[in-house]
Amino acid sequence: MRLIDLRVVNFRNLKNLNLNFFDVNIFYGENAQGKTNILESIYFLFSGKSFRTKNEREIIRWGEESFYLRGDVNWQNQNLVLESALSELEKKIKINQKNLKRYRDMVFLFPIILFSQEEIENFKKGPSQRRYLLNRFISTLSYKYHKALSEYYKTLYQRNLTLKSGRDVSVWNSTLIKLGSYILFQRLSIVEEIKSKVKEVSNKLLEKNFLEIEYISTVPLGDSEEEIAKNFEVMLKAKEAEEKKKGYTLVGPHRDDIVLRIIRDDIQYDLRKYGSAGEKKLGYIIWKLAQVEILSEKRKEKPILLIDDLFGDLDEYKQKRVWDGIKDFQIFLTTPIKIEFLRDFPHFLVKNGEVTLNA
Ligand SMILES: Nc1ncnc2c1ncn2[C@@H]1O[C@H](COP(=O)(O)OP(=O)(O)OP(=O)(O)O)[C@@H](O)[C@H]1O
Repeated sequence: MRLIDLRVVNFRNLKNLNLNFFDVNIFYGENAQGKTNILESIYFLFSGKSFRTKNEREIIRWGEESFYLRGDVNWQNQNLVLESALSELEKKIKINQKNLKRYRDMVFLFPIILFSQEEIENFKKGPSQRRYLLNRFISTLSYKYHKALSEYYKTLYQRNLTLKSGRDVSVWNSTLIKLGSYILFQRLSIVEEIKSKVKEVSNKLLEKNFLEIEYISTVPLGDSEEEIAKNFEVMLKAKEAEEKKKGYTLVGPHRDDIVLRIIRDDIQYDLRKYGSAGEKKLGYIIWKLAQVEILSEKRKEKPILLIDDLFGDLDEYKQKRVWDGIKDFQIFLTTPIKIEFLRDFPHFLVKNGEVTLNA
């Protein structure tokens, strides 16, 4: 997949931009000039949402009534025109001038991988954010997973309502177990793949294994979906009385977590609790690079990488190693200062929402 050009109108501090892109696109400039806003606009164009806010109206340029994005995209050997517009009243997403109703499905159509400070913060926050990041990644790999997840959450919502009302929930159990065990099994197999890619990437980058990943489940796990389903049923029974008291569902993939551990001298430490700022960034980058590799192997479409101000935090040796792992993708990278070894690639200077090429 390739983004050929982008028109941006009234998106945050970006008033009116027309940009033509290359394989590598570096946006540099002082703080608060609009570099991340450009990545956010590209992310919105491909996913129909922001990675920074759920309140999408805050994206509309202050004092304006709407924003508009348009991009020419090369996708599965055809040219597509993607458009997004948001006003106080409505949101419209179009592909080749046809309205897209289920824009939530865009995550499956257009593979983009975001590396951002916000994601690192989200990873530190809590299990729900970590589950969200894992779910988002698996959804880009599998439409079936994406659908199952949305069905699971609908069932969960109904089951919780029933629990709160004190009525019998058994009517929801078989659907919850069926969808939940599918989700769990998919998560486990992808986490296994991420683990082995993480080992490869760590060894390439640091000549040693740096990161361990563990999926922590409220349902005892098993080697097959059927086994997980059985365990899920047993757990629901065991928690029946407590669930009635609490009024919500206590077991299932919606309560699980994922833990990243760094390995120092053969001992594992929880990255969130004991990692230095540099180790957290490196751990995050390795975790993402593993996903980039899995996504490119599994999908026909090469993902686009959006990298927000993460490069500068690594020493030059690691920057170059990371670069080797990503240089074959179309890249949009922001940095406050020019990175010496990338000086020959196109640079866009971002100043007060205006963008100048090779300034
Ligand atoms: N709806 C909006 N309308 C106009 N300006 C906005 C809006 N939302 C945010 N901004 C402005 O956009 C600017 C931030 O841009 P952005 O986050 O892209 O900065 P940046 O260049 O990535 O900076 P940094 O290097 O600090 O991350 C800020 O000045 C902010 O006030």
